[in-house]
Amino acid sequence: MLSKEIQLEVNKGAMLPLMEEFYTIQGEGFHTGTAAYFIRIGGCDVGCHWCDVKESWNAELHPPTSVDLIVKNASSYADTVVITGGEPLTWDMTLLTQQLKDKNLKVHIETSGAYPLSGTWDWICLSPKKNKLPTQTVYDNAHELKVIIYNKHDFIFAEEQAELVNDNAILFLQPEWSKKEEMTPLIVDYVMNNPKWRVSLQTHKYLNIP
Ligand SMILES: C[S@@+](CC[C@H](N)C(=O)[O-])C[C@H]1O[C@@H](n2cnc3c(N)ncnc32)[C@H](O)[C@@H]1O
Ligand SMILES: Nc1nc2[nH]cc(C(=O)O)c2c(=O)[nH]1
Ligand code: SF4
Ligand SMILES: [Mg+2]
Repeated sequence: MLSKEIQLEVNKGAMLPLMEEFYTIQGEGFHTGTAAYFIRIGGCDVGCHWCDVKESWNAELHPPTSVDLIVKNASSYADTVVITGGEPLTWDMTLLTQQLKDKNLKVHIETSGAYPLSGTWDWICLSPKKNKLPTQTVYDNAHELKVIIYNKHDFIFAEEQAELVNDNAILFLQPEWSKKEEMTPLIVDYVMNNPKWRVSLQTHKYLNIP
């Protein structure tokens, strides 16, 4: 249990359960191949059975860390910071994103959209999940839609989500990692037949980097 004081700071978004921070190459989606500092915030109740960071789910396992300290660490690396998790929109992102922007950093988010949008973002990657659908604010503001393909039904889900996201969002299909041998060829065919979609791969896993 957190002390009352710390719980209040977390509620305000002045402290966040920090799981890890690392400087790497964005592996997925529109900004694939570009250097970025990743900040992974713990806490997620969406429950994707194939999630590749299940250790992030329980926020209590990750120490509440002041936004001041998180920003101080981030500002000495690349000019782009990616906030991920866990599900970052579990928390109020207002203070974190404002302070990162005050340091002239570009601020990106990886989100399932399961909670309403908070914070100021240069790039929003929405990866919707069937078990907890995105909120309208995230559909309206997403810059890219990245749907994970675990089975054939996920192509239908992807088309449904493309109808709901704003018209400017760039559309990606990304194979679920454990099903990539089976699903990647289907994605390739699908994109050739439906060229409004693009292929996204988890390139950092092929490169053996974080
Ligand atoms: C771990 S999630 C954290 C951010 C947020 N909770 C979300 O789901 O967007 C980061 C990205 O990894 C994707 N992802 C997670 N597990 C994956 C897997 N096994 N294969 C492919 N992509 C995966 C998610 O869909 C999301 O786009
Ligand atoms: N290199 C790298 N790129 C990523 N893009 C999204 C990631 C995430 O876990 O949110 C991720 C990640 O974990 N590593
Ligand atoms: S929403 Fe993101 S962090 Fe949460 S379980 Fe799904 S992939 Fe993992
Ligand atoms: Mg990842």
